[in-house]
Amino acid sequence: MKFDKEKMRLYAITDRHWLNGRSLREVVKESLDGGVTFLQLRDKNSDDETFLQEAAELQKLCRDYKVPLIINDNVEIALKMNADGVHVGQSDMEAGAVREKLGPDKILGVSARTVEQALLAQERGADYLGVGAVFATGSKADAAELPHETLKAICEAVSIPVVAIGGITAENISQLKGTGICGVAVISAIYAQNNIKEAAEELKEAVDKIVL
Ligand SMILES: Cc1ncc(COP(=O)(O)OP(=O)(O)O)c(N)n1
Ligand SMILES: Cc1nc(C(=O)O)sc1CCOP(=O)(O)O
Ligand SMILES: [Mg+2]
Repeated sequence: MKFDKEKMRLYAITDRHWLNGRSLREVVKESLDGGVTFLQLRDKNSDDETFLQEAAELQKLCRDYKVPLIINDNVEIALKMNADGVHVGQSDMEAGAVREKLGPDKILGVSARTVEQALLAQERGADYLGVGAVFATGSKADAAELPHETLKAICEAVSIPVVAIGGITAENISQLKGTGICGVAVISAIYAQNNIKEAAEELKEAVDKIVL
């Protein structure tokens, strides 16, 4: 699927921790029904076979909704299943090497916490940046909080879209107004909620108010 900045508004990231007996497909479908516009499969614990199975199921679903499916960390799996793209952090495979493997048409997302990292990622072929953690988060043990001034400085320095990530909720999202972000990436504000569809709808409404 071709990369479209408009699709970055509500970026949901999966987390099996919140399934409570439901299937990943079921919860992702609810979130897509609620207006999720971009999806990342993030599963640090499953073996490659399970991961591939999950990915194939989500790929079918995402295609029905015309939502890009991004694979966290694992470039080989993304290539094997012909995913729409990959997201890598600063401790994963280097962005330029990922771009070489992916070719020019797949979506490459890179995490950045400084202007320097952001500019380098852009130069090495990133299509978008994930910048955080903009609030305290319980979803990633090693995520450190980042001042909103740094988020704004990164948005001003690069020409590619930036999504904020980390501890974002429908209540605190308004604090990110004016930073220049194109959207928000969330786990718990959608998948830890009792009513996933309603949670996604509420977030989508909140993000539409702050993203131009
Ligand atoms: C959209 C988005 N932004 C940032 C991250 C974090 O990536 P990374 O730093 O590689 O950490 P892990 O997700 O791999 O734990 C992300 N996944 N998505
Ligand atoms: C996957 C991830 N990356 C982060 C970063 O700061 O790079 S924070 C994070 C977890 C986001 O989950 P929640 O929306 O539940 O806070
Ligand atoms: Mg990573």
